[in-house]
Amino acid sequence: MTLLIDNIGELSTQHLTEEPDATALSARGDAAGVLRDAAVVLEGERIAWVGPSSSAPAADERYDAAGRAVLPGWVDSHSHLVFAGDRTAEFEARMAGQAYAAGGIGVTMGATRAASDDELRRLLGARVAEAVAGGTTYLETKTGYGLDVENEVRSAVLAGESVDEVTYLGAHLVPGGADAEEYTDLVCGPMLEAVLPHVRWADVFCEAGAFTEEQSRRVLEACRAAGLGLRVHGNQLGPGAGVRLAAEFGAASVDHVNFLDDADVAALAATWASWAGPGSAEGAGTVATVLPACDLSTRAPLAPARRLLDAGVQIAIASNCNPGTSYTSSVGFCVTTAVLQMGLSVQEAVRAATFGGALALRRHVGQDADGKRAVGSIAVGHRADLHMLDAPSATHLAYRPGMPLTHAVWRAGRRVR
Ligand SMILES: N=CN[C@@H](CCC(=O)O)C(=O)O
Ligand SMILES: [Zn+2]
Repeated sequence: MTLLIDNIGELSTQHLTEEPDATALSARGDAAGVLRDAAVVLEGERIAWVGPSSSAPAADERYDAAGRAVLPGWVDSHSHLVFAGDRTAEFEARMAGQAYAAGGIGVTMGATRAASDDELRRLLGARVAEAVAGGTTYLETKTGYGLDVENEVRSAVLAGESVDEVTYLGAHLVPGGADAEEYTDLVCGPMLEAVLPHVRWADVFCEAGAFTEEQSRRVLEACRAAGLGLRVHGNQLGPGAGVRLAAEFGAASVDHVNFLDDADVAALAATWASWAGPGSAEGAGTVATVLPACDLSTRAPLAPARRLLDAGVQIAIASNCNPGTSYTSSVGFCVTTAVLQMGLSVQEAVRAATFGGALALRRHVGQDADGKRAVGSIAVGHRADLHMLDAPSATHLAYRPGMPLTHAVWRAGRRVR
């Protein structure tokens, strides 16, 4: 089955490669990777054709975009969707002036452990549906509210039923009453071994009140030795070792990055020095993932996205949807905030929330070892993940903040909204 979507007013492909066709396409656009009066053909789960509407091939079915804008679906590279319970009271206290602290994770751990599999599955499914309704088509989520072997494995298995990428975050918090060193041994040993078949990534919350630099290093070493890709929660609550560790370990991403000094920015920039560019699987460095909704919800200084980009660091924008610091899966809201408050252009923010997320998950190029298609950009052979706006251009995301602009969504070629 093929589907032609034509009369696209603005197609933001986020795709710039050395392929002759793609180069010609972007040359016809008026900004990097942007085409006017464009069309796309979907064939099953893949994109089969991209080009001017006037020369689009015939297809089994046709959808008239009527001048609307189309972007790649959002790639949400950082979320914590497997949880039960509620932290409204903590949020209210924060809005009354209390600072965020890692300890709140323990409240969610208790509620999550107490929930049945079916209840967690239902909650997770509802959260994924909300995200997709807002244009998200590729999702990472983390464990990290189980914090014992049984519940970390359960979280990973449930996550794998609903999202595209699963990250092991046993190192989220030392559970109340546990000894930090002994718990770190568990995270690096039996817990890792049990969760390993169900995850692709490992993450560590390297921060005061969570895991020290030394403990984080142990977690990263053990998880790397086990063959997992690495991610780090770093420099969220204050200056610290997270960014440095992420760069040293070749992590795919370091997330939050609110408190950076010049050496942190330089360390991240250095990881990109030998990257061959967007079409290349080799040499990608550590993506700095900014989480604008979290920054607002914790009243933290906004992550320096502009400074990072200007220094040559690849950035991603993600929702960080979780009950403590960012209870929203709206990547659109994050993009809007990044434009209005972080000094990014619309195209920079859209790129960070699509191609940038894919880069942070190492899914920016296709046909990985495990056979997955590229996501986060619109090009032949990539996964057919499209987000159509009820607006003529992506600029409306920032120009009309808070408006429900998602008109239609295709996820792996299937219309899901
Ligand atoms: N900072 C660490 N983890 C989450 C918050 C988890 C929570 O408070 O429940 C985050 O990314 O913000
Ligand atoms: Zn997080």
